[in-house]
Amino acid sequence: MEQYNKEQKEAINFKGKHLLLLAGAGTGKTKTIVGRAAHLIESGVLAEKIQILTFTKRSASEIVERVKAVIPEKNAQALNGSTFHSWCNQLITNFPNLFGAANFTLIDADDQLSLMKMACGNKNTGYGKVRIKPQKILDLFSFARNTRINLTAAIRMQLFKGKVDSETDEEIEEVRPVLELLIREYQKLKIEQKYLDYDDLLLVVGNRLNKDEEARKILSKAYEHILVDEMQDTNPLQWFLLAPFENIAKLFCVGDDAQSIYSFRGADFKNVHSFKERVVNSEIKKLDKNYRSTQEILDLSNWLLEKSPIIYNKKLSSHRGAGKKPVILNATNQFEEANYIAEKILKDFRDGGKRFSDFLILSRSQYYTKPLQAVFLQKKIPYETYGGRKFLEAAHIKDVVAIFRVINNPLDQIAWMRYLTFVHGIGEVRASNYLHKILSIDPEDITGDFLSSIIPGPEGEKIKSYYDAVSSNKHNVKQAVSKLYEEMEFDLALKYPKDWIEKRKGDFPVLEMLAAHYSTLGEFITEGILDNSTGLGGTHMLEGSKIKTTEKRDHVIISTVHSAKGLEADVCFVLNVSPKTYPSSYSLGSNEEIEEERRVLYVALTRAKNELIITRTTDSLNAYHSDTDRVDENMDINSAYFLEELPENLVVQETPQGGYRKPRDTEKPNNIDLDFGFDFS
Ligand SMILES: Nc1ncnc2c1ncn2[C@@H]1O[C@H](COP(=O)(O)OP(=O)(O)OP(=O)(O)O)[C@@H](O)[C@H]1O
Repeated sequence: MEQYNKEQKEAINFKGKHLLLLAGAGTGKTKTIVGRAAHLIESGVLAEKIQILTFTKRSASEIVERVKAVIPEKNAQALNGSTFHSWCNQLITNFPNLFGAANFTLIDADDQLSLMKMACGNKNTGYGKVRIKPQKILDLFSFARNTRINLTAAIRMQLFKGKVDSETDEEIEEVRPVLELLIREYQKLKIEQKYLDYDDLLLVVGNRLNKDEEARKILSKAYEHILVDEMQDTNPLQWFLLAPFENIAKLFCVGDDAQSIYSFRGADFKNVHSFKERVVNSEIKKLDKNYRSTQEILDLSNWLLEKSPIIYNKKLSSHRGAGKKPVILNATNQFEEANYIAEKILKDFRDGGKRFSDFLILSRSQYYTKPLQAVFLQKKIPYETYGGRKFLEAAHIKDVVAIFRVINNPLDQIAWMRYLTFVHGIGEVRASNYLHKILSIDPEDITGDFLSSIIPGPEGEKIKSYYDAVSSNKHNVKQAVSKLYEEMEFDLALKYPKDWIEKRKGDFPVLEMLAAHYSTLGEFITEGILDNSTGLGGTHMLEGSKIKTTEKRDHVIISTVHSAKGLEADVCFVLNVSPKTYPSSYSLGSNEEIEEERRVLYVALTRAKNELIITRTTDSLNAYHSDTDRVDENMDINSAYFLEELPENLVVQETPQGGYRKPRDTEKPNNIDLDFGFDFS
């Protein structure tokens, strides 16, 4: 039976229209969302009319599973939890006429880049005049769409660091028309080939709902309650999407301004502060007791936030009371750090009655954790990784998915090129010639036979066999994957000789498992692309509400801080809290960036329930302290290291060998006592 305190109960039973629950880390925001959904269903709201929106599919499915655990299965069966993107994708699929995007293919970041490169290669756009990397143009476009600012403002912020002066104005006026042409060209290519990028998903739905009364009417029948987690990280585009729901449903949002860590995607934590002004008929409630961590962990977290020039008004106090002081581990290098962590985990597992899942390891980047993963493999500590590259973005998976894509959308030129050039012997030029022929006929007439008729020899036979494997199993996606894999296996092994057996081959049973949950090719391609990830170290982890793992393995989680939102664990290691990492040396451009970095660290620290171990390398500390360049006219920014002024009493310092203190020595040096060590007689 779930326990709720008075404030949580008030939120759960909220009778008004819209609510924002603004509360600190570990105060039970997520728990309250679970309680709210369960309460609504118990009071007669149909589960399918409740939409839960979260930042990762993992947390969406966790919330849904928790609701199902307290409500009779049949009543909660249709409860839907998803990310904003995945929700929009479902809406587009479920209402093909309303949104007019049936048969569109969702493209990922790599494909977007290919398309933007094509746009830049087009002579009419005058790309040569600007010399801005295609990826940068995409980032700028996406930033502008997510923050809903105009092109001039986006150029100013992204390319000129927000500078306002006449020289900058002139330069902006020079690049703006070229960027406009390039973005228009990119958009045109997308429309011609029936592609949607990630931002389009939200825009297609948001535009329709904001402009079209009938669309709002239709969706008002489909939804009564929208429950949003991590509201502090929603950006203006997501607000734009939610705005029409103010009138057709009730919004129940939870958030913590001190945990906002997505400004690079256009989120602005100050948004939650204006909730009441923006959302008519809304109220704000607060929760202030932390149920997760012991007071010592909160003291350190509170201290970090108090050092910020931003006033968060958030001093967390622990419902659970006192516990152990956080530890700072000063290691000489990464392997020492990794071995210390592995040994502690093994010891606690052996002697302390802990499970592997009681440990959470947090890092700024997945890359930094490679030595740790190596040590875990060697010592046979099971682990999963969260964050990093997505499953369907791996090259070998994309090779296979390309064939699904062309069958789902024959205008998908990026996928055609990947498919054709996959076959040994077909280069880009030959592939473009074939593509030209393919696109010149009615898409309905494209078949395996047609392909082998235009592509001579064994290459054509291969292309046909791949095509037929999928097209003859269109209605059984799992079977299509296994048949196609049978056909492609040999060539895949040839293409990736280095790590085929050890790494890539093992992904195909997972792909089949994933495919089994989708009834159409289109759904498989888009849903799968949105948010699935794989575990390193030979184990696989698929995030996603569609995947049900019957067997829950006991493993340590190694996560990036950004993917650790909402997670908690008995023992947390926060890696490499060293100078130049917190804040990251890439983020020293402005105080806003530094403050976002502070919140990243704050999120990491507040994941721990009982033990918090912060690691750092002594080399980086020494370098920091001997670096006199740091003290320059921009003192404020360059001298930032979050733990620089950490009060001694908040933590215990350790080295991997034991205590941090120097070994005890005599007060005064003795005279050296040297003798020959043998007898001269
Ligand atoms: N009333 C309560 N009684 C007992 N435990 C509670 C209560 N409320 C919350 N908890 C526990 O506190 C922990 C934190 O809760 P939850 O994850 O919901 O917080 P949160 O506010 O979403 O945290 P964060 O924003 O830091 O991710 C969980 O282990 C939860 O079970």
